[in-house]
Amino acid sequence: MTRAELIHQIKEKRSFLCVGLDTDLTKIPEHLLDDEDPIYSFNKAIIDATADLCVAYKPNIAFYECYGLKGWQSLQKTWAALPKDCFSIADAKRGDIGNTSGRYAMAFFDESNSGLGFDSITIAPYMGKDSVTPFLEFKDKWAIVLALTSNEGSLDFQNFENKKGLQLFEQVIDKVNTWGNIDNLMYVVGATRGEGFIKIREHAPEHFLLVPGVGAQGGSLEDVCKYGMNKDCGLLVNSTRGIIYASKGRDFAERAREEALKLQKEMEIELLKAGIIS
Ligand SMILES: O=c1ccn([C@@H]2O[C@H](COP(=O)(O)O)[C@@H](O)[C@H]2O)c(=O)[nH]1
Repeated sequence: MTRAELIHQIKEKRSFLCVGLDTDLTKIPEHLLDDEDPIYSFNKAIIDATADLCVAYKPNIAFYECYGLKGWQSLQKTWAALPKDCFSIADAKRGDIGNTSGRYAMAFFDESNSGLGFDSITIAPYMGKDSVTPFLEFKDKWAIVLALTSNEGSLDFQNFENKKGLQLFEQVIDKVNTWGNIDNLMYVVGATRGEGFIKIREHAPEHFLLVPGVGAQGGSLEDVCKYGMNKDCGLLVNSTRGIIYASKGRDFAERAREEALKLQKEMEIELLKAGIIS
């Protein structure tokens, strides 16, 4: 998906919601466990219930690869079931020497080889340029690079300052910006980082940001928009557990829709406030 198409979807759906698909067999409704592929049954119901309210879906690959071959099959079926107007994110946090990163890119981007054709993949940038650039060689595909993450441990390294007073996440963005552009690079910034978005926008004013941490992790959507929104919106805000596990009963898909709708309504207000939609 191109940047223009993504912005168009945000305006059409009046939403910049990304629904996370971290599907855990211990958390899904029991009545699904007898299905042939419970993970897929759950995901399909969540997708059908939320497709008009969100612009992106983000399966976290750990929740699939932990089940081996069956998990990869559930992931493939899930990817194939994603609506074509939604941006797809493989939250895989890959990155290795160039030769290996090239294979990771094939695995997640090249449908003819792997059966998976995600629009984007999350990347850990620690190994540097040759670990990231193989993901940038695919047309209309995106590398979403970790910058300032939502978790507690993020500040173990990400705020280390260099002699010029620049924190590590700022240096990462400055460097990674030289390898790609606003049409193929995004950054991950946690919703829990509040005013941290001000610094992020100093280094990446136009890039889209993938923002996890709203919902179960307690991040504030209002703060994310206040400090992180740009003229094109520039945000994909993810919520996973807060949506997909709203109920463990037979009403799980309806309850997921209700939670997604609440976020979509808040997002619509933010888009109106910013003059991005009218
Ligand atoms: O900084 C980061 C980067 C990735 N994640 C991932 O996003 C979702 C969040 O799920 P919630 O249930 O909404 O908390 C999950 O897949 C994480 O691995 C993140 O949380 N923070």
